Amino acid sequence: MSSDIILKIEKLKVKISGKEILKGIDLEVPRGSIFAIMGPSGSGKSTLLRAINRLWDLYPDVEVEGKILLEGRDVYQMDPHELRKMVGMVFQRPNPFPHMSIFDNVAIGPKMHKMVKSKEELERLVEWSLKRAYLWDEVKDDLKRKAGRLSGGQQQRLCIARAIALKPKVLLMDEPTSALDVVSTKRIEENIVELKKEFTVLIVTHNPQQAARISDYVAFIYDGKVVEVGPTSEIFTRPKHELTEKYVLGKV
Ligand SMILES: Nc1ncnc2c1ncn2[C@@H]1O[C@H](COP(=O)(O)OP(=O)(O)OP(=O)(O)O)[C@@H](O)[C@H]1O
Repeated sequence: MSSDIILKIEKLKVKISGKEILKGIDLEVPRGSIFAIMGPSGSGKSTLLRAINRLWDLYPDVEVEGKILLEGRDVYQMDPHELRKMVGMVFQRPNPFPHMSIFDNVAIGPKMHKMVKSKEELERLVEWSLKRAYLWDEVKDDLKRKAGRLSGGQQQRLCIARAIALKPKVLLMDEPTSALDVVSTKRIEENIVELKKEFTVLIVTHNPQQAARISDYVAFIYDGKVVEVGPTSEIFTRPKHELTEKYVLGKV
């Protein structure tokens, strides 16, 4: 496998209660890119993201078939604890631990994974993460404040800080701005673009404009299949499939 491909998905099928939701997905995600997965509601975008970090493991009625290789390693053969560290996830709705402090929300992961040896190292890592999530300036004077008291946009940036504190190989984002207003959305989009200097970002969006604004590559998913995948500029200016063209123009 080319070392420039950090994540490779082969013939991925997911069945939920016997119904095939993903019908054979093949994708290659280049390292250091923002890779958008776009498609209409119900096309299987979230199902795909959840298969990558094995969130379906605990659902007895969900079957996952095919291969997902992260840095060449089959994620389904990995220790789940190790996988949690390698793959960060940010969900649609901000989900910080509301009763924990801002500091502890970010610190808990590195502590659990024994990433730091001293209090000072932990403080540096928390600061580093909050700066990368563009939240540091707003919270640095009161890191003991409860996370639940932050605004929605701040909470989502805290969730980004919490995810990147583990220095994951890949950051999965499932419609991270869909619950936010325009200003918060813009901030988070700018943040995601900055993050690709250090991380590979796989972002699900049902908003083609968002994919066009921030991604380098895009896969258009429809009814559990990849209709088209390629550099974002090509998909938006010269789509090969009629369905992609319709979707990009907002007609699907
Ligand atoms: N836990 C579940 N149990 C049963 N069906 C599910 C479950 N999760 C997803 N599905 C079904 O799988 C299909 C794909 O859903 P998924 O959430 O992956 O789509 P999506 O493209 O992310 O949509 P949206 O943009 O609306 O979030 C839908 O038909 C949905 O009803």
